Amino acid sequence: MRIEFIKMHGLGNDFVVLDAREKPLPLIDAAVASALANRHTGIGCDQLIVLEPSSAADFRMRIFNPDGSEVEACGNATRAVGLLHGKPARIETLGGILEARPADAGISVEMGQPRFAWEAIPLAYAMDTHSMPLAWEELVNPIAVNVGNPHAIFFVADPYAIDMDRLGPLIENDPVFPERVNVNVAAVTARDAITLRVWERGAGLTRACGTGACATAIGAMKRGLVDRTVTVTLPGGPLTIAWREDDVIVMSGPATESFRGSFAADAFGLTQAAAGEVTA
Ligand SMILES: N[C@@H](CCC[C@H](N)C(=O)O)C(=O)O
Repeated sequence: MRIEFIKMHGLGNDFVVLDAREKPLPLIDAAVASALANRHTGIGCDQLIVLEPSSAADFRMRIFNPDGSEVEACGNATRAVGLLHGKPARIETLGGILEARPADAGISVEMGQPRFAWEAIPLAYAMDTHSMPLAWEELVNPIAVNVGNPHAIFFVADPYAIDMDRLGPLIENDPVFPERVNVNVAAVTARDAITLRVWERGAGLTRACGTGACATAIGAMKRGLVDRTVTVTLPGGPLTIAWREDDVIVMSGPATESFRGSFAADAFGLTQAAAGEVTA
């Protein structure tokens, strides 16, 4: 049995998309997700995205990091599946229901409302999330924001001077973040401009992170560093983030379909045991 996939990206943050909205797929678990995401022995991607039917929205989007962890939100992938859907869509995720629609800048997504309470990030114990009293070498006093998934944002002079390969995993896996954390290092360059790099939970350094751009923009707005609409420039390119008066974050930016292909299901331990029964 062969399974079709669509390779997509948002500013170079790349995805393998499996579309099971019309036809069920064999069970996708952590091991399968990790194998498919492997850039040497699999197809290769920053996140595996599985689309399924939903009783609460137009469809459900499941998000897997290359380490196999299934997570709540993926901003760039939400734009990608919005492009795939081709019309306005309500998308169910573990982080809530999001709305994606075609826009002048590509795809615009309502990413929900940010959360700031220590329990909502989450943190392991009570703490001021506006300026956490913690430091990891030169990275100090982050602001913590949950935008469906957890982010720690450090404002620095030059994000490209930070050794993210060393400090990223140290912070990602610190016990103060019981569900781990996405690590953002950002410089505010104007009232409407931020430069950002992201070490992603379960994925490492990526060329772009949509939820990172949202969390960083909100963090900068909360600290009074930028206005309520800002361009966040990542290594892969820019995203526009607005924080609406109703507290909803709106992210706008490009999404791209790279190519389509298929793979042999049993090459990744996926077999269709019998009609309707699946094993992985
Ligand atoms: N690249 C995504 C974020 C994917 C999930 C993240 N690594 C997490 O574990 O929370 C984005 O564009 O937001």
